[in-house]
Amino acid sequence: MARPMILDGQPFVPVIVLDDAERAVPVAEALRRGGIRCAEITLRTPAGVEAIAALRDLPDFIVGAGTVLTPEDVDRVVDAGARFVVSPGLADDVVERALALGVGVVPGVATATEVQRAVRLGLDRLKLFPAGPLGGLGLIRALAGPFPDVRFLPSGGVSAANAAGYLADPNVFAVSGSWMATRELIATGDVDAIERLSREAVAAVSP
Ligand SMILES: O=C(O)C(=O)C[C@H](O)[C@H](O)COP(=O)(O)O
Repeated sequence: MARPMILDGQPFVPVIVLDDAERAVPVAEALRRGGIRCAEITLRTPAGVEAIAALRDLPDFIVGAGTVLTPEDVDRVVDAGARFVVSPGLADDVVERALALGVGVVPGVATATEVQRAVRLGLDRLKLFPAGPLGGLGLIRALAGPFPDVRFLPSGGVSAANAAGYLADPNVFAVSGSWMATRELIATGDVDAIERLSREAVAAVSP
C-alpha cells in the first residue's frame, strides 16, 4: 500500500527547462489550462531556482524541482518553494535531506540494485530514467516481480504516443517528460501549443 505523496492525482509531470525565469508563469498557466497541475522545473539552467520561486504561489499548481543532485540543491529549491524534488539518479544524501525537510522525493533508478537501495531508504515511488532506452514497460514489468509495492515515474523518451500505455500499468504512478512543453516551445513563447499538447495528453488517459 503506497503512502500518500504530493504527486497523488497528477498523472503527468512535465519536465520544464527554462532559459528565462520570466517564462515560468505563462508556461505553468498554459499547462494548467490544458489540465496539468504540476511541473518539475529543472536545475539544468541557472534560471531554475528563480522559476520555482515564481511559481510557488500559483494557485492550484504544484511546483517541484528536477535535476536535484546534492543536499545543497535540496535546500535551495525547498527555500524557493519546491514541494517535491526529482533526481536523475539515486543519491542517499539527497533523499535523506528531502525526507528530513518533509518534501516529496522521487530519485531516479535504472537497475534492481538501485530499486533495492531506494526501498531501504524508505521510498516506494521512484523515477525510472531513462525509461525508453532502458526497456520501458518491459523493465517495469520485470522490476514489479521482486518489488510489487514500488511504483514508477517513467521519464526519458515518454511521448504522446506511449504515455497512455505506461499509465495503464499498475506499477506506474505517473509519467514525466518534456514533450508537452519543449524547450523550443518555451523559448518561442508558444503557450497555445503547450496548452494543446497538455490537453491532448490528459484526454488520452481520461475515461
Ligand atoms: O533533468 C532531469 O533531471 C532528468 O532527469 C531528465 C528528464 O526527466 C528527462 O530528460 C526527460 O526526458 P524527455 O521527456 O525525453 O526530454
